[in-house]
Amino acid sequence: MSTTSETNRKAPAGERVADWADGRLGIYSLAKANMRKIFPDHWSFMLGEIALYSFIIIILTGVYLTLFFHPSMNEVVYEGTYVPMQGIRMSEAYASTLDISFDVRGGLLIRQIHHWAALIFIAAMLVHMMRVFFTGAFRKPREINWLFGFLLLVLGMFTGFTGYSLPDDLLSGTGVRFMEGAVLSMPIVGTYMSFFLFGGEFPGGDFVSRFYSIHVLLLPGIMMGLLVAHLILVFYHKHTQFAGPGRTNNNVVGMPLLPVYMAKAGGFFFLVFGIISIISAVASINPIWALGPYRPDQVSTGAQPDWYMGFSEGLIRAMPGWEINFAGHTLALGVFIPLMIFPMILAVIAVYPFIESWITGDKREHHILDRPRNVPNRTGFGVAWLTWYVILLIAGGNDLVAIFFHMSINSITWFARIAFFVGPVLAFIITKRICLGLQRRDRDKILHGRESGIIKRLPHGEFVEIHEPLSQAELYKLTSHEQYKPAEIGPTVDENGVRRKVKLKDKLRAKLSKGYYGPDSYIPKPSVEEFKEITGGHGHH
Ligand code: HEM
Ligand code: HEM
Repeated sequence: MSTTSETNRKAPAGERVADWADGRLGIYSLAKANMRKIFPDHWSFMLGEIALYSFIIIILTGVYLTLFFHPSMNEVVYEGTYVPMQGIRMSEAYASTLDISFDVRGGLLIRQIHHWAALIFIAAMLVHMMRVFFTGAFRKPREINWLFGFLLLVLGMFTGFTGYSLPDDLLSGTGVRFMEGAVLSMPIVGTYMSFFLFGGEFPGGDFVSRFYSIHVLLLPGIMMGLLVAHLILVFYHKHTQFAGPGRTNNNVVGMPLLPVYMAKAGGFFFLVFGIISIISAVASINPIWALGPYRPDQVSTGAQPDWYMGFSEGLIRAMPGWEINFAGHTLALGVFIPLMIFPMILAVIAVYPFIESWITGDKREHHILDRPRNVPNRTGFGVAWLTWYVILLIAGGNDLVAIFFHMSINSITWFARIAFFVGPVLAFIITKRICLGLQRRDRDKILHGRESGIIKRLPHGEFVEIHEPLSQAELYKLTSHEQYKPAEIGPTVDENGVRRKVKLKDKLRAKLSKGYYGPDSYIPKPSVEEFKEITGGHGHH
């Protein structure tokens, strides 16, 4: 009978596997809710993906390296295939990194991929962070995710530092010595901290094994947890989108996760992997055999940290070597002050979302992104921060700049000292002006259309340029943003004419808010009347 044959019919294999898994994991409802999740499209949303894929590549290659790397400072005599080092005493860590480079199959390539991926990972994070910053994607409800991201950036920098300290060659040893100097500069606790960290007098016999567990377990473990939380929150909040027709603060317009986004993301992973592999195959990075093993009585004058740590080096190089000697103790301000400024420069950007929402008093949710030009103060602030960062990078590489451009290293150091204070201010002012200029151009475009480049001669001899009207979609894009009003203190006298006491905090906030959203910070959007008057309601001249 038909009913019996229908009950006996076996479901397709895929369905049975899905059924089996659903019965145990309850994934059906999870998948149903998320497989068709919509992601908006924009090239800048790929930056977070580059960070994600390079992190995966780092983990894959890192696991391979752990198979051959010996995190030990026991002394051995090198007997590997790299002839110039044969017979030299060195730590097991260094010897095993030489082995990875010369004797392990594919070892050098994997080392280089690990290192290049680390450089690209942190660069991608920084650019991704700037994308989020300049578009205001950190606003409510994404402030916590901004903080998660920020922690990822800082932990990534330290994971990189502990990583390139592992091979125990002269370069990495010089970097660790630099760090020890910074720790020692801390008043009162510095010496104890250094002894604690290195298990005795520097360099001791422990730091490679300690850095190793921090590098392969502790920091990546925390980062993994943060990353999962970061991505869950991206899912939960839904991705932001740029303004456009049909896009509102209450919807998301884009492609579904499955199959479109997954296919794109999968392909993009291999693209990132491929490009990093090509770079690693052709561009040498950290050739640890060039300088030999680390010896505390030697320093490499050519020592440069990886780029993301360069700004800490810059702080120290730019700072005058001040010292205070008191009762037999030395306070090395030349190192201690930069050590204090280092976290501050990072923290300034970390807490920005909270400062902005306090100044503007804006507690609403935002899912539509800002165009950076429409928020000139924020954009100016971001460029000022970046300028700071770049000036310190230049200061950190002052020797390289001096050699390359045949300049005096003292002039570069003085340039960095002055630019440290002046550069960000100039950057802020210039960026703000550019943003206002772009806003003015947008206003012109709305009212007069786009310049077509076609010059027409009128019957009476006059030449005019034809302006093409913008499409409705473009008009919407250029006008949909809100021009905020500054947060006001409100009336200072109540209905009975009695003066109200205004807190200093509120006064400060009103002042800052006026600076932020006041008349100097935007070019008014054309009103509907203006638009109709100029275009005759048809959108053209
Ligand atoms: C391990 C490092 C990181 C990874 C793998 C990562 C990954 C991602 C991905 C894949 C997205 C969605 C796509 C996109 O908008 O690009 C995203 C969004 C986001 N990320 Fe990250 N991120 C990292 C670090 C950071 C950092 C350093 C920050 C900022 C300090 C940050 C803040 C955010 C925010 C606020 C969003 C939501 C953006 C929106 O909806 O427009 N992330 N992240
Ligand atoms: C954000 C994560 C990470 C970053 C930024 C990072 C970065 C680095 C860097 C720059 C080096 C120096 C490479 C060289 O030129 O020799 C290194 C070494 C190393 N890393 Fe990582 N790494 C990360 C995660 C991991 C993980 C998860 C593992 C293991 C599971 C790992 C295992 C190793 C090992 C064994 C070495 C020493 C071998 C060598 O120097 O070639 N790393 N890491």
